Amino acid sequence: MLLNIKKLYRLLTTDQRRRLLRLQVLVVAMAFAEMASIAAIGPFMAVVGDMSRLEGEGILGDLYRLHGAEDPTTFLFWMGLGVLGVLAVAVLVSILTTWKLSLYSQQVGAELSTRLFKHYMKQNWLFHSNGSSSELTNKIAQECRRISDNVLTPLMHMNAKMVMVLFISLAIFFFNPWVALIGVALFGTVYWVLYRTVRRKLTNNGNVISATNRHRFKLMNEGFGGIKDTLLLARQAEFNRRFERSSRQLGRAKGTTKALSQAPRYLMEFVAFGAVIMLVLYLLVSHQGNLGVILPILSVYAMAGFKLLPAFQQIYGGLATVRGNIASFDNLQGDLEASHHDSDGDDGAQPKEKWVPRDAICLDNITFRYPGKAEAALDGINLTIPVNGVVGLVGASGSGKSTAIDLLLGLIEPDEGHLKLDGHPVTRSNLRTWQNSVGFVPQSIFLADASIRENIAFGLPLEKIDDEKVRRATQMAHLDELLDRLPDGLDTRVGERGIQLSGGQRQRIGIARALYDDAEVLVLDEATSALDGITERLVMQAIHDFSGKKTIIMIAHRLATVKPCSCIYLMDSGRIIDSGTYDELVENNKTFQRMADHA
Ligand SMILES: Nc1ncnc2c1ncn2[C@@H]1O[C@H](COP(=O)(O)OP(=O)(O)OP(=O)(O)O)[C@@H](O)[C@H]1O
Repeated sequence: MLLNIKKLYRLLTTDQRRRLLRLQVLVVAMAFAEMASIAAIGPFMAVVGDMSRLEGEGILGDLYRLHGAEDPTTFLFWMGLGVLGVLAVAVLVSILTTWKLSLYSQQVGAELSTRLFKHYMKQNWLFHSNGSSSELTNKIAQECRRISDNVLTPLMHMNAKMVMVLFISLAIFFFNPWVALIGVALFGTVYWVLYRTVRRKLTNNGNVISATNRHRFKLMNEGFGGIKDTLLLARQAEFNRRFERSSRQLGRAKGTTKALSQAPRYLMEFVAFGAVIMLVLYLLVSHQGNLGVILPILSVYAMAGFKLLPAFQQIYGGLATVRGNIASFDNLQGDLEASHHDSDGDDGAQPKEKWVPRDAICLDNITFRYPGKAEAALDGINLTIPVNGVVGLVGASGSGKSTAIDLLLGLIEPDEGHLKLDGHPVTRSNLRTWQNSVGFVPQSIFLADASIRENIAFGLPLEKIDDEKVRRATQMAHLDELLDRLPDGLDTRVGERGIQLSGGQRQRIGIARALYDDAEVLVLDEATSALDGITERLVMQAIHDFSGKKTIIMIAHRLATVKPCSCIYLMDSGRIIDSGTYDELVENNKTFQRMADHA
């Protein structure tokens, strides 16, 4: 656990470390204030127990004479007020320190989740296509909160309480070394034994919490994401059962961890009472029952105990909570370390200019393998797309069409060969400018739970949306008719995943989105495969309207869709096996003929 805490510290930014260091000043101030409040009670109780002390030598007597009070009771009254003043200052310093500590841990937690979010947003398409979005959501939402609430917050408070325990114990040590040693040894040992006993259980609970959280997020994602299938296949009971089981395990693990961190308090109160009784008896015997001597000593110990006991409990509780939740850090450590090395600079610093090809877009002898796969998804393909032409990409399922498109879009990098525009290779440094001229319409359009306007200008806040661009995009995508029928027009909200819209309407919103930035090159990945004949014709009409004005590359299963293309490339097992117009391919290529026969 210590190792993990060290690693967590190393992940803090320089500013976070500096803030932590500054907090230590407050922590020490709090320990001093608490110590002063304990020390202040002693002289006061000494005078209460024996007023004649004011007449004698020593600081109290000097103060009494200096004060010039008429009688000892008035002096005692002022002394009481003074003690209260010291206590009030101690309380204020403690409130301030606790507040700052809580604020710090929550802010660091929030910064860690922002850092993770940015890190995942920065990852390439391969990372996202091979991972699970519910896993990422769980890490950012749940695991980061566990780190801030159940690791950082208890650590910060433990840190403060440990310094306080140390200072108060030292003070008592100078007052009476035996009482200090016995007290610290007694409470320290009992808490340590308790902690050692429950340690393994806490670690297990931590792992159970991580696993069940992950599982619950996955089930929510699958259940709601595939709600249509869930309803039709009547799988609700199955989802409910699995969710319930995970929730029950989560509840039990969280509850046990909380109970294990809090329950010993009552046992410790019992031990503390026992210790106080033993102390009273010891003092009575050693001072022959002289209350005047016993009272101030007892009140100092009582006050110290009053401060120390909750501090011990908080250190133990903190330790137990951290132990029960450090698994969340194990879960995030790799990603947090990677995000630590991310540069913050590229936020919003993307080039705005476009690299519009004038002549042709080429995939030049490209080979690509997905990580961990021996077989090449693209095996030395050559493909030329003339500017303002309409090119189709066809082939059996798994032949590499989507991979070729991802490469064209710059979402993945080739292992060999180049993507070239007018003969110039696209590299990491100029990729953004190429992507600025491309619009992509995927097979299934993701619709955010927002207005049609926001969905067309995807990802932009309302104030940054250019209404003129939206209007032009809706016109080109033949969305006007739909918008005229909707009472709120562009402001109509579409549900999550756009369930209130038909497939064709969704597809046209997707096309409008691709056109919002006036893309010169349009890439469509089976954009019409899910549509009925009439809707498909409408969508295709919208697309073919751009013929001669924009470069269009489309993947299609239905050969009718690619019939008007000036060139069709036929793919098989990651290779381009033929190309030509529809008629040429029907005439010359047997595979294409078979595909046309089955179309
Ligand atoms: N993210 C991925 N990780 C690993 N392998 C992948 C990944 N995506 C695709 N593949 C593999 O690469 C090959 C080509 O897949 P691709 O999706 O490009 O084919 P496709 O022609 O578009 O198929 P379909 O028409 O079914 O969409 C397939 O063997 C597939 O299993």
